[in-house]
Amino acid sequence: MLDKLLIPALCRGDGEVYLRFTRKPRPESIWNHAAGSILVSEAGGKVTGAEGNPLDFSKGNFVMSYEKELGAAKKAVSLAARLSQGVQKTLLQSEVWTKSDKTPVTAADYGSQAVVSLVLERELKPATLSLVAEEVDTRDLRKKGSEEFLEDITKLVRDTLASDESYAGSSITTEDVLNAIDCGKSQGGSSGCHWVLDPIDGTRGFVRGEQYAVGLALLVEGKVVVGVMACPNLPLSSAVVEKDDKSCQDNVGCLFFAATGSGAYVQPLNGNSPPQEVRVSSNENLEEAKFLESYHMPIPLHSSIAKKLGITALPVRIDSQAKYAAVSRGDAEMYLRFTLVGYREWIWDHAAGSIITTEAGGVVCDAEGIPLDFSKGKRLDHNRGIIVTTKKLKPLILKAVRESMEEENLRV
Ligand SMILES: Nc1ncnc2c1ncn2[C@@H]1O[C@H](COP(=O)(O)O)[C@@H](OP(=O)(O)O)[C@H]1O
Ligand SMILES: [Mg+2]
Ligand SMILES: [Mg+2]
Ligand SMILES: [Mg+2]
Repeated sequence: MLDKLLIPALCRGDGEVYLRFTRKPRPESIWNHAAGSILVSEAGGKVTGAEGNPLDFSKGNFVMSYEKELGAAKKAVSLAARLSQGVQKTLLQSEVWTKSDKTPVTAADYGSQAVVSLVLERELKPATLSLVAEEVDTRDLRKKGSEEFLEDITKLVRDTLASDESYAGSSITTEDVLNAIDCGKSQGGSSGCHWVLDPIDGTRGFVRGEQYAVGLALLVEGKVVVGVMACPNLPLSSAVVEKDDKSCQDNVGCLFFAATGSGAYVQPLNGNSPPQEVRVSSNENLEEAKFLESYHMPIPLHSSIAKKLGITALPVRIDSQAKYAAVSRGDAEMYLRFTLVGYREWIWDHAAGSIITTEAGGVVCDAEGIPLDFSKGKRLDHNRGIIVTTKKLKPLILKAVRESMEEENLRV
């Protein structure tokens, strides 16, 4: 009620400023702002979000969907991507460490996590940062013999932050870096706000010099509301390009982002080109459809599903959540992810990708057609399989999945 009185008061010149920052990040309903904002602007005033952009009333029920958080996330992810690009160019096999779960990790994984943690903390002050991130274990970095590696990571973080005007001159010690990485120990869950980070997703691809992503998402009350993903090696044209197409391979580096109810966008990672909205493919002809899967493990079930659907092309194998980005841009119609029985997925492997795809008009669900549930902690709680596709193709794909699983005696 107070708002409705305050806005006319402002347009009459009774006051000079009306600030509205909510305690928790949440989108604003258009009906709370539509009438007031035209009154103020027609009276010569200005109504903007925290970033100075005018309010956008064209996106359904909400305006200003997490503008401040989206701005901070884009800055954090872009800087982390800058760090990773430098490391990938000079990475030696001897610099790839193996974690206790036998998966690889590099200075870029730790450095990227430290950068995102530090940038979010600074940009979103005084809010307390809750971060659920992949690289939680700094014990190896604190061990005797790791001093040089830790010093390398600290230098990477320091140089990366110094490359941004707003952080030039800030001093970063090895302890700051360790603390920033340790900050990613939150457990997530169904209440409050949690950032979800995969500092380098697709480390295997990163090490091979191929595709990888930096994925960051915001969970509010168990739902993903913001997602930002940098894909430094992804062509600006399409993820599905011939290996010998030089012009596409040279023009790479994408930053995808989405906020709930506001659509999904892509812009070049380098330079100042404006974002462009992305939409999933409208192709319904499965014979011409393209489908994506992980690089590292051929899954026979994927081929039988594709065959049943009449997809003639071979699967395109790409590391990381870049597969979600590719579906969101219409580069491919389907991404299938049936892992080994018993493997439970981490939320950071899917959070950013899933909101980018759904905001682009796509669907992300399990083999039963149920949307993914990010509210159960660090692991996804879902039935077997993840299907990423368009709304039109979803029923056909679910039918093919069901039949293929029955034929192979697999249980959902
Ligand atoms: N055996 C396995 N089955 C399924 N996913 C696995 C896996 N081993 C690792 N992963 C996860 O799969 C992610 C990579 O996905 P993709 O295969 O699509 O590139 C890895 O992310 P990181 O590279 O961030 O560790 C890791 O979390
Ligand atoms: Mg990993
Ligand atoms: Mg990952
Ligand atoms: Mg990772």
